[in-house]
Amino acid sequence: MSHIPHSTGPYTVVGLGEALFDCFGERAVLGGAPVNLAVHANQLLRHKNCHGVIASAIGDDPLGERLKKELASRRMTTEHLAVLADLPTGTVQVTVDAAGHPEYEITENVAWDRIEFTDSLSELAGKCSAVCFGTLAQRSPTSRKSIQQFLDTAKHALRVCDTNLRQQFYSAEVIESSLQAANVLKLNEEELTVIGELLQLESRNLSVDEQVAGIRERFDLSVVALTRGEAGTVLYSADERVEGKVPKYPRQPQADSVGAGDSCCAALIVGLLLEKPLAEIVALANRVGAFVASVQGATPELPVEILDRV
Ligand SMILES: Nc1ncnc2c1ncn2[C@@H]1O[C@H](COP(=O)(O)OP(=O)(O)O)[C@@H](O)[C@H]1O
Ligand SMILES: O=C(O)C(=O)C[C@H](O)[C@H](O)COP(=O)(O)O
Repeated sequence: MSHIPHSTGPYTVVGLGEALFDCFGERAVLGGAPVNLAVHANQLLRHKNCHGVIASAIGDDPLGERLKKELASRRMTTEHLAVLADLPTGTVQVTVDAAGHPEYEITENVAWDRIEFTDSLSELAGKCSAVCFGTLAQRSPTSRKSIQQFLDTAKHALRVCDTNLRQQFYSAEVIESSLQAANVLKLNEEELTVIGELLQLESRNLSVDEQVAGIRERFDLSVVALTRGEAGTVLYSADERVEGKVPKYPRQPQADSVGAGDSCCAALIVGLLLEKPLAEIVALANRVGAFVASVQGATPELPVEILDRV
């Protein structure tokens, strides 16, 4: 595939952006798309000399302490989590409908709104194999600038934009610059429509496949992943369109689909780094996403049955 950098490992997969807790009423669980992504990449590549790393900022508070402990308990480094004295650790109120679909209310002015592009982040950008970022953490000018500097420095790496459009925290400008900086894109069908409208792409009478092809060509993307909940993921490259069967996992009580998209994106990154064929990558992405959607929370331990497929 054009533009997908060849690498033999070791692999460092960076989740860049928001680190937070998803709050279901009083119950707070580890979250933030970049955290979920890094945790899943770390699990999936556990035998391949790989590290999932989160680059973000937290507050000097009990939630920040807990976030560090949770990452450490998964044997992940916390060295790229800046601790800020004057802003709290991020939180999101999540409400889940009867089908397990989440709605998010994201707290403003929190630590991840002030991610600085430090020397240590610059060094990480220079050596990482892949970085995944979205639009949410770019809602503040400071974090937006740092994310863009990171991407400029990580020109050799797989640069994956997981769109994650949330509330009012995105704009045509941020979407445009993010897609320009990326070589891989992940989005869902709703986001496809919004992006088409905001970037004024021609979509009248176009099929979903044609709309995706339009975005892929305009931004010279190697791969686009379209996620479709239980209908599964479709991967598009210049010469392939690949989808697969979506496995069924028994839905646990209190299951929610929070994190399904991030875990699916982690599988995509892992598959691309290991240079697997797209058909194998989509099968893994569907399996991981379906499993995460069948349980509560975004970062469950993945079963060995899945890990052994990597
Ligand atoms: N209910 C489900 N049953 C089976 N697979 C699912 C389900 N929800 C999600 N998945 C899998 O996870 C992927 C990502 O989920 P989705 O909710 O579409 O993510 P997002 O909207 O965050 O991108 C889907 O494309 C699919 O492969
Ligand atoms: O960071 C954000 O954007 C959040 O709102 C916090 C959530 O933990 C993730 O967004 C879940 O992401 P999905 O995998 O798309 O369900």
